[in-house]
Amino acid sequence: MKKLQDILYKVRLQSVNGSTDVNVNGIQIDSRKVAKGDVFVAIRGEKSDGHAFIEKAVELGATAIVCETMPSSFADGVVYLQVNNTHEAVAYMSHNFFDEPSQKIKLVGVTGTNGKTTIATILYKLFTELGFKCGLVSTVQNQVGKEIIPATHTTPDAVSLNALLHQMVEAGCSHVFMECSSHAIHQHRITGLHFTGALFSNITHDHLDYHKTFDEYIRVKKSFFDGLSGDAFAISNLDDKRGTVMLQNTPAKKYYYSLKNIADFKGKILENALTGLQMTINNKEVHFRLIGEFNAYNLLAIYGAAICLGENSDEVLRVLSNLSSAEGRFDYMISGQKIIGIVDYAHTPDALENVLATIKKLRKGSEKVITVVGCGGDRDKTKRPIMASTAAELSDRVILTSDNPRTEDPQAILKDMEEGLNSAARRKAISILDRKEAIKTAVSLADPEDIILVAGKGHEKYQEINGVKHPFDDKAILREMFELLEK
Ligand SMILES: CC(=O)N[C@H]1[C@@H](OP(=O)(O)OP(=O)(O)OC[C@H]2O[C@@H](n3ccc(=O)[nH]c3=O)[C@H](O)[C@@H]2O)O[C@H](CO)[C@@H](O)[C@@H]1O[C@H](C)C(=O)N[C@@H](C)C(=O)N[C@H](CCC(=O)O)C(=O)O
Ligand SMILES: Nc1ncnc2c1ncn2[C@@H]1O[C@H](COP(=O)(O)OP(=O)(O)OP(=O)(O)O)[C@@H](O)[C@H]1O
Ligand SMILES: N[C@H](CCC[C@H](N)C(=O)O)C(=O)O
Ligand SMILES: [Mg+2]
Repeated sequence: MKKLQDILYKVRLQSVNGSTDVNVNGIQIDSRKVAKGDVFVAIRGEKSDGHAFIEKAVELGATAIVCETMPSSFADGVVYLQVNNTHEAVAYMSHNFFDEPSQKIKLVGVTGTNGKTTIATILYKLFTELGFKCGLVSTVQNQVGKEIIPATHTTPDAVSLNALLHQMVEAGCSHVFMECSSHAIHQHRITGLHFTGALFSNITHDHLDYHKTFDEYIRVKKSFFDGLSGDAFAISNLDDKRGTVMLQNTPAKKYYYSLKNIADFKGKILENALTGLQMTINNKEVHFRLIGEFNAYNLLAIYGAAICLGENSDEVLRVLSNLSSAEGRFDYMISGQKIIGIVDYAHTPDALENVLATIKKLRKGSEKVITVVGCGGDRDKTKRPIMASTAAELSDRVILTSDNPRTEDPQAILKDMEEGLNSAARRKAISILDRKEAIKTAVSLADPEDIILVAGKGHEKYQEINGVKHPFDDKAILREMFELLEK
């Protein structure tokens, strides 16, 4: 329990109705979760406006309301605080309520279109192996030391996030590695947190449904670096077109990694094979179990962060060379008939292109590449035709299928994808709506040594249709189809 007046540090109050000398049990942004003694913060969202639920929150026992527009009447015994931006206010209040957890840990944030989960997860594994108790906040799962806490978002809302960081502090974690999605930055989910360091992977086409323009998407990601403190480190990808712009205005100490230019953390690929990457990092030669050029970039970002966090470079490279990637990222298996199956979370045009380019480079001869791919519903529609054409261009056969249709008609999503196919691509492509059937068909089309890529869902264990998550696991289904071949 805390006093309301004690959790308002940094909150820009416009007006107050009532006394802030009251006890607060918890903070809620969803009226349906309000319990007696809570503060309810009204947020204007994409779908609804939290201000419409202020009365409901009061009925459920809220002792304080934080809003952008004061209601026309006030309930007795309830304090009303008006602020300019409730998204920002709830972030500061949550940080204060949970005793400023980010000040008590080394918090490293990772942003970029692709690679966040890979980088954050491997940093978590690396620092755990180096002997530290660590926290992880990621798309796949959150972790407090070895304890796994299911993730609902890539970056949780400010209240849940600060509660989670508090739990990490209580459990004795010294380092926390966290993905910072562009939605989270834009919605102030990470506002008020003190970052020891921040990493940028890359920025390519995604989420234009939400950010509207690519420039706005860049601006949002950059604002994360602009907001760092002077004692933090910021590490960026020099080979990405926006790599330097990202750090242009940051007060943090700047570092760059690169495969192509002179940089603080300079890598060179010596060999890129299915068995892993042989490369040099700052002139030290190491073999890694991760596959593909894009993972060479991820490894450089990870190495850079470890050095900035004060670890010994030989020790870091020794541990890093034994680590595997995050679940569902270039996850591969081989059937009894020697067909190679790869499950990968590529759900953007750039990720798909990188994964397929990597597969092409790994081929020894004329093996066919068969890609199964779909696009998510209620998300950026403009990436659909591009993903279909990329898949067709870089594969011998393509099976377009369903991903998470969410509230959209899956057939309409398929149609959007098909529009990206030119006549040559159409000859390589078939559409099979049922994802399990699509995977089965890919397996039936494959000969020994051929490579099947199942893209888009990676670690996901469900298919979301109309608000219901039906059990679905690309890896399990691919394995099942491989086993059927043996019978
Ligand atoms: C588009 C988006 O980001 N939406 C997020 C946003 O919800 P919203 O603004 O749409 O909320 P809303 O439904 O309009 O409601 C507004 C407010 O009214 C409240 N409310 C609503 C109903 C009610 O009865 N009572 C009530 O109080 C809601 O709790 C909310 O506070 O804020 C919510 C609380 O933080 C999030 O759960 C929600 O994530 C939705 C579920 C989502 O799908 N988000 C995805 C796009 C997302 O965030 N993805 C990124 C990763 C993207 C990447 O790959 O990079 C992530 O970080 O996970
Ligand atoms: N550095 C990289 N550059 C380009 N593509 C990458 C990179 N790292 C991974 N990928 C590709 O992107 C996919 C997603 O990777 P990852 O899950 O690490 O990204 P993410 O940024 O966490 O994604 P999300 O936005 O969904 O959280 C991988 O499965 C791989 O295909
Ligand atoms: N974090 C990503 C996940 C995309 C995964 C893909 N399977 C889909 O459903 O589109 C997003 O919210 O856009
Ligand atoms: Mg992620």
